Amino acid sequence: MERIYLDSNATTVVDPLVKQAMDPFYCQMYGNPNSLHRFGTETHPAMSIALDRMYKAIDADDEDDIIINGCATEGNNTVLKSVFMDTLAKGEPCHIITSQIEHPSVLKTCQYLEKEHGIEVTYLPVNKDGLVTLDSLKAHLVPGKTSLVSIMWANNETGLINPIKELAEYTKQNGVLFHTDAVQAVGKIPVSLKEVPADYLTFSAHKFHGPIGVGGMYIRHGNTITPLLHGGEQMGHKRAGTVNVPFVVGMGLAIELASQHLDYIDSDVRRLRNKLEDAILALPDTIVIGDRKYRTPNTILASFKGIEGEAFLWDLNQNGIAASTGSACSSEELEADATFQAMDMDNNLSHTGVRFSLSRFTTEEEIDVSIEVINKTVQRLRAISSTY
Ligand SMILES: Cc1ncc(COP(=O)(O)O)c(CN[C@@H](CS)C(=O)O)c1O
Repeated sequence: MERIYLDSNATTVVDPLVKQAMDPFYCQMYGNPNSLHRFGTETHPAMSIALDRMYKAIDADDEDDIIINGCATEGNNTVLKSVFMDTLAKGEPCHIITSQIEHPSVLKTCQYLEKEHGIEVTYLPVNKDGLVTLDSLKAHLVPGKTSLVSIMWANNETGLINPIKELAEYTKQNGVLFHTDAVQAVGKIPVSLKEVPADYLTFSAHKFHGPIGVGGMYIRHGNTITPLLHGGEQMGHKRAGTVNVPFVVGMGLAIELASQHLDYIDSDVRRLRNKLEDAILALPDTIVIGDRKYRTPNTILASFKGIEGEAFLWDLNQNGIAASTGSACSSEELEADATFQAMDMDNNLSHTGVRFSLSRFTTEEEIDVSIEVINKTVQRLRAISSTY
C-alpha cells in the first residue's frame, strides 16, 4: 500500500463527485456572479442550489444568513472583531468568554483584541474530561457585561464535543450573543441550528471533502455583523470580494454528501477508529485523550510514553502514513500542545501527542496496515528512546 491518509482533521480529500460538480465553472460557466450579463447570471442557479444545501445541512432557517468567505479562520475573526467593533461603536466595554482549547484562529484573535484594544477575555478551562462545562460558563458570564460567548463545537485535536446546546441556551437566556466554531462538527456529527440557538456559527469546506479556500459563516436572523472586508456589494455588503462560484458549488455538494454520510461515519468510521484505538491502547504506556463517548467518531489523540510526537510522525511518514502531532497549523511549533496543557497533562505527555483522524474514505485495510506500522514504530523508537 503506497500511502495512508489519517489526517482528515487537517484537511480532507476532495470527493471526486465534488470536483466533477466544480469543473464546469472554470471554462464553461466562468462569469462573475455579480455581472448582469448571461455569463454572470448563468452561475446563479448552481449557487442557489449550493446555498440551499448548506442551509439544510445545518438546519438553518430561510431567514438566517450564510455568508460565504475564504475559510473558518476568516469567519472566526469576523465574528470576534465584529462584536468588538459593535461594543466600541456603542462606547461599551467588550467582554468575550471563550475556552482555553479553541483553535488559534479564535485564541489568537482574542489575544490580539486583548493586547491591542484592551478588551476583557475570559478563557474557560476544561474539566478532567477535556470539556467546557456549564458551571464554568455560569461562573463567568455576567448579563449586561458579557458581549459574546465563543465555544468550539468539537475540538480539532482531541475530537471532544462540547455541550454546545446547553452552553448556547444558557448564554441566550442571559441575553448574550453565542458563537461556535463548528469546523470539526459539520460533516462529522449532526449540527442543527434549530436545536442549538447559536447566533453565529463558522465552518470550512475542506473539513468535509470540499475544496480548501472556502468557508461559511452563519448569522441568525436579527443579528448584525460588521464586515472584516469592505468593498463590493457581495453577500449583502457583509463580505466583499468576488464570490468563488466553483468553490461555493463544491462546498454545497460536499456538505450535502457529508450529511448523507453521517450515519456511515457514526457506524463504520467509528468502528475503524475504535479498532485503531484499541490496538494503540493494547500497547504498554499509551493513553488516548478523552473518553471516546464524548468524541467525534473519527478522531484519536494518543500519547506514546517516551516517544516525541515529531519523531513518531517522521517514522510514520517514512512508512507512507500521514498523521499529525496536533493541529496542522501549529505543526512547526515544538512547544507543548495547548490542548494537553489545558487538560493539565504532565509536560512529558504533552510532547508525545499524535493525532489520527479518519474519514469516510478510510478503509479497513488501511487501518490494519496502520496498526502493524504503529506497533513496529513504537517498538523501534522506544528501543532507542532516552526517556523510556
Ligand atoms: C476547530 C477549527 N477551527 C478553525 C480551523 C481553521 O480552518 P481554516 O478553514 O483552515 O481557516 C480549523 C482547522 N484545523 C486544522 C488546521 S489548523 C487542524 O489541523 O486541526 C479547525 O480545526
